[in-house]
Amino acid sequence: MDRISHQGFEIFPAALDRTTQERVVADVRKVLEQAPLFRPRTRRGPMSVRMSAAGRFGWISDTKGYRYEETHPNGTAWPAIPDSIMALWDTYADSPRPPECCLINWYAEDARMGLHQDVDEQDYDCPVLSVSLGDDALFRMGGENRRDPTRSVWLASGDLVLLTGPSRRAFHGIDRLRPGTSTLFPDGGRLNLTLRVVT
Ligand SMILES: O=C(O)CCC(=O)C(=O)O
Ligand SMILES: [Fe+2]
Repeated sequence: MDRISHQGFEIFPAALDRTTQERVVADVRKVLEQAPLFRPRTRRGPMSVRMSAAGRFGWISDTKGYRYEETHPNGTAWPAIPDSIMALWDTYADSPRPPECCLINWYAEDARMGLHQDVDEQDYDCPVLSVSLGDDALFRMGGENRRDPTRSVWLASGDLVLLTGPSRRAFHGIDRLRPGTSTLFPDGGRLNLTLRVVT
């Protein structure tokens, strides 16, 4: 399979064919019936991305700060991670442990995610696997220091990114979407799933 590497970021272009993408989206819709999307808040105000999760843990951010929680803000346990998504971890993650969180990020066409590190997990020997579905997104990849040089790539529907080795704690973010580049969602937008071991 094709792969692009940048400072440890491993990108698998077009890893998921259309049928697999549709199956994953259908499974995510079922998760969202149990655990609806919500808009996390940070000290700087509401995020533009809406979120939910599956698995033992979900990532929460509110006025008390950010953390992993075993329940949705509505008080119920998170649904299990669907098998179609677990299968991607088994194929691509090369991890000693199974994922404990599938974070669900929904980007409307003007949403973005600022440059950040994924450092709320305890075991950095386990990678983060990210699945892109829907409209193209400009993904910025840096190093372990915020000021390190960055490089950007457009992620398309069906692409996977693995944050492993030197990229596990590297800065990354989504600068913008390119609306209208995918027909996976009739009204546009982008779904991103990130699978992580939390404990
Ligand atoms: O949307 C993406 O591709 C990246 C998401 C991300 O970095 C995160 O959820 O921590
Ligand atoms: Fe991240």
